[in-house]
Amino acid sequence: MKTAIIGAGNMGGSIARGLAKGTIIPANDIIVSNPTQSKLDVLKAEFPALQTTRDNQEAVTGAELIILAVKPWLMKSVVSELKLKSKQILISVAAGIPFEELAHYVADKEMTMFRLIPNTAISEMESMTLISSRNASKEQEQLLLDIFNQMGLAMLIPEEKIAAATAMTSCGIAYVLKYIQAAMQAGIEMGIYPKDGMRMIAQSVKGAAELILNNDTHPSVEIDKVCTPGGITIKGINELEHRGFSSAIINAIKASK
Ligand SMILES: NC(=O)C1=CN([C@@H]2O[C@H](COP(=O)(O)OP(=O)(O)OC[C@H]3O[C@@H](n4cnc5c(N)ncnc54)[C@H](OP(=O)(O)O)[C@@H]3O)[C@@H](O)[C@H]2O)C=CC1
Ligand SMILES: O=C(O)[C@@H]1CCC=N1
Repeated sequence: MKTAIIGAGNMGGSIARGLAKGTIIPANDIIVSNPTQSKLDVLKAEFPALQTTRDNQEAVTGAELIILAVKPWLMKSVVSELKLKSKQILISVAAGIPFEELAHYVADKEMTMFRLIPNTAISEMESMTLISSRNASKEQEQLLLDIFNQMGLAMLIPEEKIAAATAMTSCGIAYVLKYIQAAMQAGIEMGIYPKDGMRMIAQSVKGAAELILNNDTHPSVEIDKVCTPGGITIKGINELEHRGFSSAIINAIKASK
């Protein structure tokens, strides 16, 4: 299945790498387009079978899937310049650009489109990827789920929920990293070297995520298991609540929507 990726930045580059590592689309069926040649050279050095170009039209000609991974404010000019065929499938990674707006940029307003919101962990094949569809068949939706489940966990959701879910996942990964950074600062004050602290905390965060993802459980249940009555964890948990931790997270996610 010929696939074009327009934009080889954080998202486009990582999606290209993930696709090339996956089993659904052979690497030599993938073509990546980007203005800066050096980004293409890096990709080509890692995956020699990938095709690269600086010409967006060359990339999309003959492609079945077209993944648009440029900044939101470039989407209009980039898409409008492409000569697209009705049967091609357009996949936009741009946060905040609804289908209604994308449809204005293409000749066939009824063409199949997807909105795709990964997070930066896609480079580690550990993305939470949100997918919304418009004029897509069940088979096309399943294809997208199969492709992006190989790069972490993919979920199909209605477009009206995508902004909220983006705040929780694509923005949310930065909040989790903020927790890691803050916990490292506490460790440094208590004499733990940053490089050691970073690994300790990252593994703790990974462990917390695995508990939730691998078991039919709930954060409250897992927190209860850690908090010994009269013990030390509950002192920290209560301090977090006195300082408005839950409230800060709720407000941050709502602010990012
Ligand atoms: N970063 C994130 O966590 C997430 C980002 N997104 C969305 O992904 C999209 C891309 O973001 P991100 O990857 O972070 O941004 P980057 O700036 O890292 O990548 C954008 C890429 O687009 C390239 N580009 C610029 N102009 C053109 C053009 N005319 N034709 C082809 N390529 C072009 C840039 O190339 P050059 O540098 O050579 O100019 C750059 O490599 C955005 O729309 C964003 O909303 C969605 C979810 C999460
Ligand atoms: O901050 C942003 O706008 C992008 C979209 C989601 C994550 N990063």
